[in-house]
Amino acid sequence: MIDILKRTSKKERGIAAISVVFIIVQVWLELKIPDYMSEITTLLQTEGTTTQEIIHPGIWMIGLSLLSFLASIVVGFFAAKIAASLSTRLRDQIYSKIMHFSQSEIQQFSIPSLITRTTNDLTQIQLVVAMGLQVVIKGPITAVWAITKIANKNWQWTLTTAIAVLFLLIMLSTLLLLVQPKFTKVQNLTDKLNSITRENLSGIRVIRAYNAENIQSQKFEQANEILTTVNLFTNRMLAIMNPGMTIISSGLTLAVYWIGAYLIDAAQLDAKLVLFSDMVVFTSYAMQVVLGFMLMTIIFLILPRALVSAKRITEVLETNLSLVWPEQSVLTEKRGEIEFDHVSFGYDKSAVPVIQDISFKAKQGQTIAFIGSTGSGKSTLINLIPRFYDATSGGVKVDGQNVQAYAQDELNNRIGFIPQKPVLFSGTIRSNLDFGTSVGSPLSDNDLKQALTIAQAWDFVEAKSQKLDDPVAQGGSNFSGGQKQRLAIARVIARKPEILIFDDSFSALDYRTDKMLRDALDTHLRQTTKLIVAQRISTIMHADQIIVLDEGRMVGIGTHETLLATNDIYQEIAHSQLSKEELAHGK
Ligand SMILES: Nc1ncnc2c1ncn2[C@@H]1O[C@H](COP(=O)(O)OP(=O)(O)OP(=O)(O)O)[C@@H](O)[C@H]1O
Repeated sequence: MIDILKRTSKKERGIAAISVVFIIVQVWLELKIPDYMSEITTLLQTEGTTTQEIIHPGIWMIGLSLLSFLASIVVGFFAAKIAASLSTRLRDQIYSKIMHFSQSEIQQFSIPSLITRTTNDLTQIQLVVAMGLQVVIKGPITAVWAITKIANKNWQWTLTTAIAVLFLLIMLSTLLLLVQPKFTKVQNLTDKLNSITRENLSGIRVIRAYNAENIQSQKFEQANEILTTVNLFTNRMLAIMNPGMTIISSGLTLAVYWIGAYLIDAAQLDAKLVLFSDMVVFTSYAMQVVLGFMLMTIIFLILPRALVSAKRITEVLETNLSLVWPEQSVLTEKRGEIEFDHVSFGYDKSAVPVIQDISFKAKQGQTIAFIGSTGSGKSTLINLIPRFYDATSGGVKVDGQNVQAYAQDELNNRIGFIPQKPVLFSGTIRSNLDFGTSVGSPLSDNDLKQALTIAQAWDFVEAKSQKLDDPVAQGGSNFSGGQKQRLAIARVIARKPEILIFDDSFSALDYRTDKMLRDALDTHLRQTTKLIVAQRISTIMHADQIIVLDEGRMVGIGTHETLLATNDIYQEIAHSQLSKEELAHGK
C-alpha cells in the first residue's frame, strides 16, 4: 500500500494536507457542541431563564453543526478528488506497463487477472483512499480529543466508557480476524471467475457443438458459488458490526445515566444540577470517543482488501521486463539477412529446451521454410526473430546485428510477422491495412491495393460496396478465416518489410489461392526474404532451403529434392501428403 501511496502526486498530497486541516476544524466544531448543550441544560434547570437566553446557545449549536457539516462535505469532495486522480494515473501506469509486457509476462499473470487488476483491484484502492482520508485521520483525532475532554470528569463514568471501548475493540478485532483471510481469497476467486467466463465466451461455438453447455456451466457455477459463499460470509460478518456498535453505544449511554442517577441521588442539593449537566455533556463526549474508535476500525475493514489489491497492482507495476529494448539501434545496411547461431530456447528455463542448437542463414530474397510435426518448435523458433521471446543461448541476427541491439520500431520495420491466427481490429479495411506506423506511413490507396493484390485479397475487397472503407467488425468476425488471413498478409506486405515471416499463415487458404499467393510473392517481392512455417509440403516444396525440425532439433536442411532423397522425416511427411507423381513434378 505504501508503494501505491508513494505514487501520489505533490498536488494530491497538498490536497490531503488541506483536508487534514478541515478534519481538525470539523472535530473541533463537533466537540464544541456539547458545551452549548451543557449551557442549555443548566439554563433549563435555572429558575427565571427566558426563552431568549436559551435561543442564543441554541443558535450557536445549529451554526456549529452546519459548519461541521460543510467541513465534512469539503473533506469528502477532496478525498474523492484524490482517489479519482490517483486511480486514473495508476490505471494509465498499469496499462502502459502491460503494453510493454512480453508474451512470458502476459502468460505469467494471465489476461483475466490483468483485467481484474486494472479494474476491480483499482476500485478497492480508490475506495480506501476516498474513505481512508476521512476515517483514518478523523478517527484518532476525535477519539483522543474527546478523551481529553472527559479525562478529569467523574471516574465511574470514565471507567464505563473505557469498558465500552474495550468491548468495541474485542468485537471489531474478532470480526477482523475472521474476515481478513477471506478478502485475499475473494480477489483470487474473481480472477478465476473472469478466466472461466472468458474461456466460455471465446469457446462458445465449440461448447455448443459438443453439447458441453452443462459441463461448462457447472464449472462457472462452481466458481460462482465459491465466490458467493466467501462474499456472503464476509458480508454477514460485517452485518453484525452495525447492530453490535449500536448495542455498545446505547449500553454506554444507559450505563452513564444509570450511574448518574445514583450519583445525583447521593449528591447535595446544590451539586445535583451541576452533576446532571455534566452527565449530559459526558454522554455526548463518550459517544464521540466511541465514534472515534469506530472510525479507526472501519479502516481495518476496508484496508485488508485494499492491501491485497495494492499488492496485486504493485506486482504488475514492478515486474521486471524480460525484454529490454535499446532506445537507439546501431543501424546496419538493410540486406534482409537472418542468421541463427547455435540458438536454444525454453519457455521454462529449468526444463528441457523447446528448441535446441539451431543454426542456419537466410540471404536476401531467399525463401526458407520450416516443417516438422506439431509441437516440434517451428512457431517458437520464428517467434525469436521479432523478439516475442529472447533466445536462452546463442544469437539471432538480422542483417548481421543481434536482434537485441535493435530499437523496437526499427526491428518491427524490418520484419513483417504474420501470426498463425490473424488479428483484425474493428474499423475499416483501410484502418486495418494502414495500421500503426511504418517507414511508408501513411500508406496511399495504391500501396494498399498493391498489397491486397499480392495477398490475393483485392477480389473480395473490390466486391465490397465501400471497397477499402468497408467496415471490419471486432476481431474481423464479418470475414471468413481465409479472408482474414489474406487481409493480415496484405497488412504486412503494405509495410514493405525486408523480411516476411509467415507462421502457418496459409493454413486457411485453399490450394489454388495458396499457390497464387506464393507465385505473387515470388514475382512482386523478389528481394524480400521469406520465412514460411507450414504443414503442407506443397506450400514449401519450392523454397530455397527447407529446415526439418523434430522435437526442437534441426534434423535436416536442404532443398525439396535433397531432403526427399536423404531425410527420413521429410520423406515421411511428404509421402503422407502427396503422391509420387506430385512430389516428382511439384504442385
Ligand atoms: N507459451 C508457451 N509456454 C510454454 N510452452 C509452450 C508455449 N508455446 C509452445 N510451447 C511448447 O513448445 C513446444 C513447441 O511448440 P510450437 O508452438 O513452437 O510448435 P509448432 O511446431 O509450431 O507446432 P504447431 O505446428 O502445432 O503449431 C510444444 O511442446 C509446446 O507445448
